Amino acid sequence: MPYATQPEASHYVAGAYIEDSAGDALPVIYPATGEVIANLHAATQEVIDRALDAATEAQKEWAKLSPRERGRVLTRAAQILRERNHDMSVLETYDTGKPLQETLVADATSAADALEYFGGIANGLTGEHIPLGEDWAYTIREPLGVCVGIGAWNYPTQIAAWKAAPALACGNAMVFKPSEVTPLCALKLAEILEEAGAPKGLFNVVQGYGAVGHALITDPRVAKVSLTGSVPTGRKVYSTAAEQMKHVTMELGGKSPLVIFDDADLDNAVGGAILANFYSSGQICSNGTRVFVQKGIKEAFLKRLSERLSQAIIGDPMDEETNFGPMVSERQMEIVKGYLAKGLAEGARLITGGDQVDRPGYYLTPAIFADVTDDMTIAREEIFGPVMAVLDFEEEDEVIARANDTEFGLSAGVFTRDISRAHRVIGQLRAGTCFVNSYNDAPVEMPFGGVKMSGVGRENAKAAIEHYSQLKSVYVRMGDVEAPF
Ligand SMILES: NC(=O)c1ccc[n+]([C@@H]2O[C@H](COP(=O)([O-])OP(=O)(O)OC[C@H]3O[C@@H](n4cnc5c(N)ncnc54)[C@H](O)[C@@H]3O)[C@@H](O)[C@H]2O)c1
Ligand SMILES: CCCCC=O
Repeated sequence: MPYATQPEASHYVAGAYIEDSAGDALPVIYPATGEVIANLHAATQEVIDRALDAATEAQKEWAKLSPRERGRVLTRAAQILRERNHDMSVLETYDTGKPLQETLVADATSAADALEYFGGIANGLTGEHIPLGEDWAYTIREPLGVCVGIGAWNYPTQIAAWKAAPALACGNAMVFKPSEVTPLCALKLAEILEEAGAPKGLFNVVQGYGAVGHALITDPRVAKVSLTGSVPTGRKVYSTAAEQMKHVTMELGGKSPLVIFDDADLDNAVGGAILANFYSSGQICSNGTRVFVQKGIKEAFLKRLSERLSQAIIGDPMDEETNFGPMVSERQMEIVKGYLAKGLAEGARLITGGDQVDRPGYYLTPAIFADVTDDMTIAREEIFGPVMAVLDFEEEDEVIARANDTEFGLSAGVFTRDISRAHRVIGQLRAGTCFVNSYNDAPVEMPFGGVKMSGVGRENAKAAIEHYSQLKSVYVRMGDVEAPF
């Protein structure tokens, strides 16, 4: 391996790498070859205790700093992360298999944006003054304490920073558990935060499977849990957190609609559908995997889409020409193959793709199904792979009702040249993060999150502050107290 993928140890706790080989084995596999590129261990209870103790201690000191001082640490971390973008991106490509062409621009960069954004607004996080005649009240914005972040495997650096940056800006500490599939990048973020001036123990990384996540969220030292993961995991984590009345943010899965009206610019709509289905080999939560195309342009849309798909460069993700990489794991590839088989069995028309590529690693070619109906499994369940389902529609009201007929509500998109229709339709789609004539843009200045089963709370933007802080209200009486007796 030309690049050092084996970290010094599995966990980063209280400012140092630590190991406990009694923990379950956690091998890291490079999805492009199937090779084991690092051997880690899941955290034992002793490691978890050390991380939570370190975070508890560090949080007390961190919260005493002025918000401006906290902000400066985050801003410095953003700068270091940008300087190391290339190395971080290579590591991320080893972790996830995503093409370097993508990781260079859409992961550590987004993490740096988050650190910079929350570093910048830290000193504006104030309470308010409430005049009440002679009396008055004020509010103080306080941190929650120790927050736990639990990550999915598709954007390991970004997910860690989207949680850490607002948490730390508000004066909290964090223990982060990356996905067991992609454990490497969060360790580097921990190193960078400390180099930028964060106290030891403020941001800790512990590795592990679901059991480690469970141990973290049931611990009374923890005030808040932010999960990025699937709906089934979200259900478990949310209900477990509720037992101790912990704060939660749930960033979960989706089956989002992308509605293309027949007046849309065809190439932009096709480009939007590609971004909504095949970036990161289709492994994006907000993907618009139900592509509703108005009947008038259906054939033209499918033709142009197939032409553009033939330009995908599938290959070595470290080659910057490659723009379509492997699935993250053999398991995920087998899940997607199962959905491809279901699509065919239930009568969808496979236009192209869905083949396993004859090379090592977990490669599937991008697949398009046409003539998909609302009741088919591939139109109802999140696949989390490169499988686009194209559904026909005729009328605006019809497509809105069908687009909303899902338990999910993460994202939605509309392509049309009629700007009134664009906003009218978006206004009726039940989704948390929407796009007009675009898809999957996620600037940190814009809140990100879902409704219905897709989640609770929001990441990014000022909205995230509400989920990492709480208000203390103070009533101040200026005169005498009038008691009844
Ligand atoms: N909304 C978003 O922002 C967003 C972003 C990325 C991915 N996702 C979703 O994530 C899913 C894919 O990721 P995944 O396969 O890693 O999801 P997953 O639900 O299998 O795992 C997510 C994380 O939860 C942990 N976990 C599992 N069981 C747990 C338990 N009982 N208690 C605590 N932690 C537990 C896992 O170890 C992992 O770190 C998809 O559904 C995707 O849509 C959502
Ligand atoms: C576009 C950002 C997506 C994060 C979820 O997978």
